Amino acid sequence: MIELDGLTKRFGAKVAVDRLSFRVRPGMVTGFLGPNGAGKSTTMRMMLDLDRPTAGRVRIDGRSYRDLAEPLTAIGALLEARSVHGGRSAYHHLLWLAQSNRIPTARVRQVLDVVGLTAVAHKKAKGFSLGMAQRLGIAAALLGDPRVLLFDEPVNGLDPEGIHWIRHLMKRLASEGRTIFVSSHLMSEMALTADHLIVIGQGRLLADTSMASFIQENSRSYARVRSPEHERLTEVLRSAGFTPVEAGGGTLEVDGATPERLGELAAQHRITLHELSAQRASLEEAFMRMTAGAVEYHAHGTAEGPTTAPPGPRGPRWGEDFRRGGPGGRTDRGEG
Ligand SMILES: Nc1ncnc2c1ncn2[C@@H]1O[C@H](COP(=O)(O)OP(=O)(O)OP(=O)(O)O)[C@@H](O)[C@H]1O
Repeated sequence: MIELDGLTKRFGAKVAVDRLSFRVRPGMVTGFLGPNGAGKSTTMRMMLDLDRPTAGRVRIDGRSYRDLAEPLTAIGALLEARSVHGGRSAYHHLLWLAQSNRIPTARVRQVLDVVGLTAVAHKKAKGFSLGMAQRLGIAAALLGDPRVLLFDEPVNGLDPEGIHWIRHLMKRLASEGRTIFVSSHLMSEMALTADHLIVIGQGRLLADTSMASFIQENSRSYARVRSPEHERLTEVLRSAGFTPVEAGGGTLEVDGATPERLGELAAQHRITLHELSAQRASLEEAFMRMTAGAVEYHAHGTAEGPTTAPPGPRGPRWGEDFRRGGPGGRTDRGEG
């Protein structure tokens, strides 16, 4: 378990991390999300005592990092994959780390095997691709068989097979009862990997909730329906109080409608349907909607169009709603 209590970091006038309090629990993968500059890396650095908090504290399984005699056996981390001495081989890089934390030498071969680097164990790290460097960083994180693991952008530079491998590795480590805390900008990957999410914006907690609730609470739900009797269906939907929107290819999107209701309406009017499905937005859409007001670096009107969040549910913007709840933000755990 990782516990943050009022964790704050200022760099001069800049508040990078602002009174963060949350718990990262064992037995699941917890994703750490936030727009660029939100304070994710600074938070992770403070968890590892690489940055000193201005205020507040971090506990790793009940202890502060400084009280850990052999830290690699309590918490493993992948922060900067390239922070390896280029002249050292993968084997020797791991060997000195093992010796510095009184970890048996035999463990070096084991972790090289786990990450698939045995064949290049004696090659110098400076010749490694980014993907190989990521794997070496993961080997270092696993070296002390720690109960807590932090991964900052672990799939950076990995090919699809590597991404698949790290996803399953993280899930396996979590199923062994370990605490897994991972940041990534790849939303589709995060959606497949994390069970729980911590979301921050401008250093503050925006959400501490399960993946399913996060998507449900931050996305619009609607139904898609398609019929060869397009005009008649549109009319029936309108007279039932819905506002169908053309979605191309003869498909209609109907906000706030369930497939059950639309199916019954169509049956009542003996309208044939070729498609009827419930739709939910992706994690990416939910994330963009929630953090729309907390993005520090906006691109305006790129070739792909403006980088605003997709149209949201009616009412106040979700990020604003959460921030109005105060620095503790919103939580479904009754804490934070
Ligand atoms: N050593 C430093 N000195 C001054 N400002 C810093 C320092 N480190 C980070 N910051 C600032 O603190 C804020 C948080 O940065 P941080 O790198 O933690 O964000 P992040 O969420 O990890 O961003 P990204 O997703 O882009 O990696 C940013 O505004 C950054 O410019």
